Amino acid sequence: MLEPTQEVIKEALEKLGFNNDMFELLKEPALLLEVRIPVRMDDGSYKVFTGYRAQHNHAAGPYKGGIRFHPGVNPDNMKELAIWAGLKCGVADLPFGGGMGGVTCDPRRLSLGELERLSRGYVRSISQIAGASKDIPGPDLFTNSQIMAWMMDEYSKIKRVDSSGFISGKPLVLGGSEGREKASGYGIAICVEEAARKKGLRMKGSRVIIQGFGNAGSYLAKYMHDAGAKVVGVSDAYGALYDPDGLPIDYMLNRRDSFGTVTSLFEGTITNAELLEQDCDILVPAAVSKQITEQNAHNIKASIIVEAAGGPTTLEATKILTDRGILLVPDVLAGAGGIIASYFEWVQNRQGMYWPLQEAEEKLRAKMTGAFNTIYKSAETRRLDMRLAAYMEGVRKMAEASMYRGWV
Ligand SMILES: NC(=O)c1ccc[n+]([C@@H]2O[C@H](COP(=O)([O-])OP(=O)(O)OC[C@H]3O[C@@H](n4cnc5c(N)ncnc54)[C@H](O)[C@@H]3O)[C@@H](O)[C@H]2O)c1
Repeated sequence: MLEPTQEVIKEALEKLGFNNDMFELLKEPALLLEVRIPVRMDDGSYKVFTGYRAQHNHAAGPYKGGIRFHPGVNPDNMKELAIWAGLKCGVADLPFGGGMGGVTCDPRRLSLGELERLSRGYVRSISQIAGASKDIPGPDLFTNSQIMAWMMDEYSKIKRVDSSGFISGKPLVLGGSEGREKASGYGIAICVEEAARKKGLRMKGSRVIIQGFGNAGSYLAKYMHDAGAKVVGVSDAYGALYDPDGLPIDYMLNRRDSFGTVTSLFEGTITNAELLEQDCDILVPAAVSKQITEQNAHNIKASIIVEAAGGPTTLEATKILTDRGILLVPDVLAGAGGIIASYFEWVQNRQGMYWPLQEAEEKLRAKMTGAFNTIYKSAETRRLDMRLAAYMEGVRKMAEASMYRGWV
């Protein structure tokens, strides 16, 4: 599962002039902790959950990355997500290394009390390796600000000290940052705008297809709609909708369910595979991995693809798309908004001074556009695709820091 990511890391390190020892150091996380978490269930029985924390490389600063509560959490995806978090930190020039944690569970089947006990149990299990100067977790799939609050409280009890800087994504009254919840989606939207600008496309009237209508996809659909773009295609896990005249986004936003299901509201759906090949200017895969492959890459009509989901395009497809002149903004860049906002929260916790929403958004926009333009320019100058250029930026700092420390 790690192979495609490792392949690009290897190429990026070679292009930067590092030898194979550096690749050996960075190709896997430095640590993968697996823990067993006993939780008392509401009926009095006990259930033991399995949790993880992966830490990639901390040469440039403490680890930073989300906590996911999901049935699909396993050691392999924890490792991959920790590496991606590290790459995002490098891309955005943050003083962090990558981390990722999670518990294999279905939080939709847990009561609030069970969820709280699981959250606190997870923190007790990883508390030795976490902390504001060691490893700073944050929210991810199926975790939210309430879960972050329980975790921060548990950590504070264990350490007997105020620990707001231990975790990000907290409620505002506990040291959260303005704009944190929308930051991931906002970061993707900024990348769409920047990519459109490079291609000479105006947002107004541009035709956009978004695969997935969950948190990421629906936020983006609203943002694009408000910016005057025409959202012509949208999908969920059950099918897809396409209308060249534009879809009724406000209606869909009001009626989608909490899992991002929206196609059940309409008749005449098409498949997800068909949607990806429909006519449009901008395609945003915002659902699951491996959607654009060598099978369909030749048939994509968009001139811009922005990877909102993690790993939606295979490496073979990336090559085909690049050869066809399609601008592909990679996931480690487009998905960096959340980790940047988490960094801002950590900075404010350390300073004890909090920024208003406008300031937080301006700082996020500056970081995202800066990262986008650095990588775009590097790709152009070196004649690389943006994925390789982003990986070069992503590994540069951790590799240099590891070298200065004398690790390899
Ligand atoms: N939530 C965010 O702000 C955010 C930010 C950046 C990146 N992402 C990434 O975007 C992706 C989606 O995240 P989310 O938070 O929106 O998830 P979500 O669970 O809220 O929504 C997922 C959406 O994808 C659809 N979907 C599920 N399986 C599908 C399939 N096989 N084919 C097509 N559609 C399918 C679902 O029906 C739903 O509409 C993930 O890869 C995530 O890591 C999310």
